[in-house]
Amino acid sequence: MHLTMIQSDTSTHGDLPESTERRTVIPPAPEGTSKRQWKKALKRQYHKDNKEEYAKVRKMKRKMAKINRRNRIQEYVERGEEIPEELKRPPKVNVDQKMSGIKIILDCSFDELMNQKEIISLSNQITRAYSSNRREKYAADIVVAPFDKRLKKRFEEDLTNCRHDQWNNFKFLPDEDILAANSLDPSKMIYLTADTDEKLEALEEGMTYVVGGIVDKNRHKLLCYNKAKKLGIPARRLPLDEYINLAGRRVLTTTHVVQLMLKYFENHDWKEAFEYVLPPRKLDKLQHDDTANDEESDGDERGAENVAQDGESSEAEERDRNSQ
Ligand SMILES: C[S@@+](CC[C@H](N)C(=O)[O-])C[C@H]1O[C@@H](n2cnc3c(N)ncnc32)[C@H](O)[C@@H]1O
Repeated sequence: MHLTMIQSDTSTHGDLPESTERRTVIPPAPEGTSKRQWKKALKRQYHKDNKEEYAKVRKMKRKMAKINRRNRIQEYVERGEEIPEELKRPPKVNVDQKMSGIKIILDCSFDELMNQKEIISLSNQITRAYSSNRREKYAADIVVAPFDKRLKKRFEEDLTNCRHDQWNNFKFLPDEDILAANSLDPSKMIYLTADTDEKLEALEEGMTYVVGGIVDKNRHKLLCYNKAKKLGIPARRLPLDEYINLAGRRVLTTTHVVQLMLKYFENHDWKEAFEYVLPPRKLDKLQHDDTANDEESDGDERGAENVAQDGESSEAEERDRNSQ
């Protein structure tokens, strides 16, 4: 697939530096491919072809953000004022971290129910879950399974910097659906879902909690509930309404659910965990906008590429943290 590029006369096109700004002449779509599909395929190809340029821009942005942050901190120091919380950064690795004693399975068997953008969003969420699992006071053994199809391709082709195969306390299991393989004891498992009235009272050591690894803007209602039922695994919802006033839907993102579980172990306190993890717009008592949906905040298509194992924390991570 080849794209013809024409130098653009504008200088405000996207994120690429001026030297690479181009206007695209779209070649005709092959027979049997809709214009929309063809445009999407070309866009993907364009991103692939310009991967290095994008990486340079991201690196530059991170560098600028770092300089800005340092300058702002310096201003506070010079004025002898307290540095605000949002400028402080928690250490990337928590040396005092303890294991929570729970296992979390991210059930990623829903590849065909997501579009490419949602697969990208899911991969970003997984990298954020990994960051939290390194940083928080308590960590869990996390398994991503089945790790195959487009999710695997995304990590192996686009997110090579992440070195996901070397992540601590994080396993990517190929091919098989470990839940369906019956290799686990269902009496020691709970499938988390917003689609049940039965609430989860507490998290317990020795248990395995399954979280749906899917970004679907809740198109597929009851998906995980039905899967749990089929597998004979008890389904439970998080006790959100029992502890907080929530604006919008009760369906949280996969990352937020993982983060909540990790935070819970600090004081076995759901309220504290919800208030720490959920973004303020979800907690706003006055805002009852039914369109407020966590998933919409996960559209950053490039965030995960910045989660290099020992590199700077990504902008997406920073944004995520700052919005919490
Ligand atoms: C974006 S949701 C997926 C929604 C999907 N339609 C489903 O059927 O679950 C991602 C996952 O986070 C977990 N989750 C989200 N909100 C939850 C809640 N309120 N209580 C328990 N688990 C929740 C579930 O495991 C869910 O599958």
